[in-house]
Amino acid sequence: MAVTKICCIGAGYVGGPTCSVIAMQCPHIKVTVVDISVQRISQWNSEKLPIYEPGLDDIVKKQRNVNLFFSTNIEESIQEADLIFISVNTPTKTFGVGKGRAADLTYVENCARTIAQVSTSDKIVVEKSTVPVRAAESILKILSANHKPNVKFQVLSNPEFLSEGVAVENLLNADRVLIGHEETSDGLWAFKELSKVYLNWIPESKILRTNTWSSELTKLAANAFLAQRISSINSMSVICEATGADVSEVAKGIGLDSRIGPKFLQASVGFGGSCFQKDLLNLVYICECLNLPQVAVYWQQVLDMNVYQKSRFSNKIIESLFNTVTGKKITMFGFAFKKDTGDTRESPAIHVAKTLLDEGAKLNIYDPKVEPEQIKKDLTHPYVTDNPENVIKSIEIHDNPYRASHSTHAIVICTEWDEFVNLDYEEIYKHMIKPAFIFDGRKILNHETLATIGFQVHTIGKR
Ligand SMILES: NC(=O)C1=CN([C@@H]2O[C@H](COP(=O)(O)OP(=O)(O)OC[C@H]3O[C@@H](n4cnc5c(N)ncnc54)[C@H](O)[C@@H]3O)[C@@H](O)[C@H]2O)C=CC1
Ligand SMILES: O=C(O)[C@H]1O[C@H](OP(=O)(O)OP(=O)(O)OC[C@H]2O[C@@H](n3ccc(=O)[nH]c3=O)[C@H](O)[C@@H]2O)[C@H](O)[C@@H](O)[C@@H]1O
Repeated sequence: MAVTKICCIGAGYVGGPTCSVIAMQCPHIKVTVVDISVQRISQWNSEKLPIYEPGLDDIVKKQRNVNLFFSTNIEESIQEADLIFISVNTPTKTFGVGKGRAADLTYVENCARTIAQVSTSDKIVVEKSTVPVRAAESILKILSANHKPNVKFQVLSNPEFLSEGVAVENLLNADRVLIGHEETSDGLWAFKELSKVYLNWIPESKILRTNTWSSELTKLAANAFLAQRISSINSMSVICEATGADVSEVAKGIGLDSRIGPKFLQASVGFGGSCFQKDLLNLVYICECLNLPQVAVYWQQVLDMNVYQKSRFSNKIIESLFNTVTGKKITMFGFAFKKDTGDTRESPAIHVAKTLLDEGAKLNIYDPKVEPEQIKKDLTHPYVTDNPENVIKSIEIHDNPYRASHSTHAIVICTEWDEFVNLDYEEIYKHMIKPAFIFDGRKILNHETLATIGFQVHTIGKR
């Protein structure tokens, strides 16, 4: 069998870009991305895609309705596919055993049940969602217990390592493609079939074959190591502020050691995004379930440091503004969790906004890609406030950074968008209330120039 039809369940930040790139690189394969969300599928079929990702619009426009399809007809798409990616969300559980820590596998399990119920031919089922170690075993058990006669399944683990904002680039030039399989001849066969898809553009040397459990754990480990680097450099930023050292200089100094390397050493307001926190919580929970408390505590500390960093930054804003922000107008530049995405999941900006709103501040928010409705939704969420009407009265969402900063006391940089670097800060300064403050949570601006203009500048990891 050669794979000619792929179904991807879950048209989100992973399913959409991944399948668009597969469709572009494999013109001989029909790729159908399905979702239970009618709205999301209709957005994928419209001019304005549901997610912003540089380079993605062009690929979708080129492949859509050629060999790339977005559909809500889940059953039909599963039935006709040889290979099925499960790319649904695996959020942190909000109820029951493991609440607040374990991964919620309801959506993955629902996919497995649907696949078992509707499949009338053999399928390779590929776990692309990030899952706890041994999740593939549960998927296989569900498939095996519910399938139609004479239908066989192979389950592979093929975690995704793309970063938002550079997803297309990451997918085209992946550092590695990891595929874990059952250690049987059928497992090896399934691995080869999936490899053949990737070999259309990924060199063979970059395809890494492991057993299923190593593959699942590698995904959690990779995110844990990346998050750990950020928490490590952020912990150094605290020492820098207390001593007069400069964290950028320290990061450069350690990053030049080829054993350490320069990436992921950017001290910041804290890491955000839908995965680092969720995957670390999941890892900590797995360690606890395996009765490995020392290991659990070790990884929990990466998360604790991130909470500390977000709080430190928010508190610094309040302290610097003479210990009160009540009634003061503060501009937030950036609301997304990083540049080049409109995604706000676990964005540190939400933490900063919540702290300032709790203290009675008024916020003018500008982000080039986040939809105003999303900002309102995030800031009126029950985790953020028990008084949503008051929040709506306290925020203004702007589509222009100059208007957003007009007549405000301070600017807080929460996202490292390139456009914030090149704004006319002299012009901005003229129209702000004095003393005018800038809190650079991303260390992207030229602080000396800003100070010369007259700004009171505060940043991370430097006095
Ligand atoms: N966002 C990212 O950059 C990365 C995410 N991941 C992992 O990939 C997985 C997906 O993440 P995202 O794409 O960000 O999630 P997402 O929330 O953007 O998309 C998931 C989609 O699955 C759909 N869905 C849920 N249950 C379904 C079902 N039974 N049938 C059909 N559709 C269903 C949802 O409606 C949603 O549109 C997660 O496990 C995540 O940890 C891995 C690498 C990168
Ligand atoms: O599993 C996932 O979801 C993905 O999680 C991260 O990707 P992503 O969250 O999209 O973005 P990152 O570039 O990792 O940034 C995460 C957060 O860390 C922050 N960050 C990053 C790097 C740095 O040096 N300092 C820093 O504060 C970013 O601003 C952002 O808030 C990983 O980088 C991907 O490999 C992984 O596939």
